[in-house]
Amino acid sequence: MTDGAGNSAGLFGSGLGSSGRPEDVQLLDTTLRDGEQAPGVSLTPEEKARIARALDDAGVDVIEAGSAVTGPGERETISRVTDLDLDATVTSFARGVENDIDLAMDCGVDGINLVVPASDKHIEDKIGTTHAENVAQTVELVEYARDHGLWVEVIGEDGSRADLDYLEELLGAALEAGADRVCYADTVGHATPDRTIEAVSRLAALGPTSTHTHDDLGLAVTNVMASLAAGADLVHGTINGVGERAGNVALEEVAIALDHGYGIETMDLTKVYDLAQLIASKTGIPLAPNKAVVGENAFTHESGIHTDGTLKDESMYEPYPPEKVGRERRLALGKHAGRAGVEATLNEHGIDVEEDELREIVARVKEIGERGKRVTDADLLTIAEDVQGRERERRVELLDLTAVSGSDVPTASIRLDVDGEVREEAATGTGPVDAAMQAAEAALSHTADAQLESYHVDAITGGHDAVVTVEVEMSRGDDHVTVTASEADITRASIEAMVDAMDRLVAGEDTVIADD
Ligand SMILES: CC(=O)SCCNC(=O)CCNC(=O)[C@H](O)C(C)(C)COP(=O)(O)OP(=O)(O)OC[C@H]1O[C@@H](n2cnc3c(N)ncnc32)[C@H](O)[C@@H]1OP(=O)(O)O
Repeated sequence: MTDGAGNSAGLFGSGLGSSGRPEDVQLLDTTLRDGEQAPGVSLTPEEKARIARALDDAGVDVIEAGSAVTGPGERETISRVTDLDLDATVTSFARGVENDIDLAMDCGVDGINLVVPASDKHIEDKIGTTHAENVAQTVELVEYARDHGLWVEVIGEDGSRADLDYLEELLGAALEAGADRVCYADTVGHATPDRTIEAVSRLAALGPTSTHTHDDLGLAVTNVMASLAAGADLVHGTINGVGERAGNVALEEVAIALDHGYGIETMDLTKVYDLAQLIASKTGIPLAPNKAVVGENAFTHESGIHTDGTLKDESMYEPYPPEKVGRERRLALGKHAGRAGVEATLNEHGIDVEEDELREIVARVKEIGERGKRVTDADLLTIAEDVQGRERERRVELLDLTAVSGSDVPTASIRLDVDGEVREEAATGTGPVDAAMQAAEAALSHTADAQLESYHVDAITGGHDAVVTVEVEMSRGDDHVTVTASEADITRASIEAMVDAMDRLVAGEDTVIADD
């Protein structure tokens, strides 16, 4: 059976959604626990609460809010999440220690992810116990947690390297003791899909089974799919795949793979891009541009053949439409550009060109691209003006800029020429760039209603005297424009780019930019 686009509905010869395999897959998000274990990441209570609410809005089934045993700060944070009264089940990580369960309960959680050692290494060398004692202790703790009304998932830590007979004995005992479910954990991201199928199918025969995978071999998503094919029905993961070492499986990748490949709905996919950006900004771990689903380039087409094909049929070079995951398609220009893409971009800016002009513009775009530079809208428009012999009539020009930062509040003042009228404004901000941006926005008047969509800084040369390039993307209504400016002074480069973008956005309009 195929999905109409050639994907087989069977997975690893078995088949998700076929008899005996789960059609209803649940997601457990551990961004706030395993994700926060990524080196250097520490989320404030406010941040965790905001993330938890966003995860809940997106329809995640279980939120592991942290490890209560970590300390009082973490407990306050978990309590903030439990106070939100979310639809999702909220849990805390707990070691195989009664006190960890007590501390989790103090935070008001609905349940615990009870982690007990499963491999010889973890039982003997880490905990220093025996296999039999470990089973007995696990049973005791499950009974204790269940007696206190908790939802209990027992995770066999390092399960992928455990003896599978023992893993079955340990987690089977946990289920018999009343655990709601057990979890196969590929704690160090070591397993192959074959190993995963072997282990998970044995556990799934015992009772409800979750899967927890890491990406050390780049197999995290594959191993989730293998787990589901083997009978698991709940997936642990984190947004953007943040987590220990190479990270956990990225939940948004699992969600789209299940939806696209197997028609299995898990979370509200239209929310994943906002979630991804929230997590990137709060963890300080940026998204790789080529990251699946949420990377900047995931729906951007630069090469001529792809751009041309996309303009003829939007699905030509995309597996699924960007809107499905809350995104928009973008066409970019560079070394690989072709006529179709360049003409479409010019048309977007209201510019029509003759065939010979287009040929010349494409050649110049490629020239800039070959120098390894991104070709912005402003570059393209400047080339087009030159090729068509048009004079650019500027409506907005930077006359003067002063920015002061030091021990006091950063302040900036700006003088602009707007439609022949000199406007002066001053503002304060979190830093000199912010202050200058605020002053420029005020001078351009808020009625101009332009939005700063993105702002990137690159140091072209190394060292403290580096020239920086600032790239901004601004929008006004449906119009978008990208502009770069390079200067030794980052504040000046930022303002030049912003003012230039604004000028491009209002070019050709009759309306006056009102002074409010
Ligand atoms: C698979 C995972 O992601 S594991 C989750 C990792 N998360 C964390 O570590 C949460 C943050 N950790 C912490 O705040 C601290 O490590 C604490 C509070 C848990 C413990 O701190 P300390 O008492 O100082 O112990 P320390 O961190 O040095 O060592 C960990 C202890 O936990 C024990 N432990 C580890 N895993 C387990 C387990 N599954 N069940 C029971 N005990 C465990 C270790 O044996 C060790 O105990 P020991 O000191 O008696 O040998």
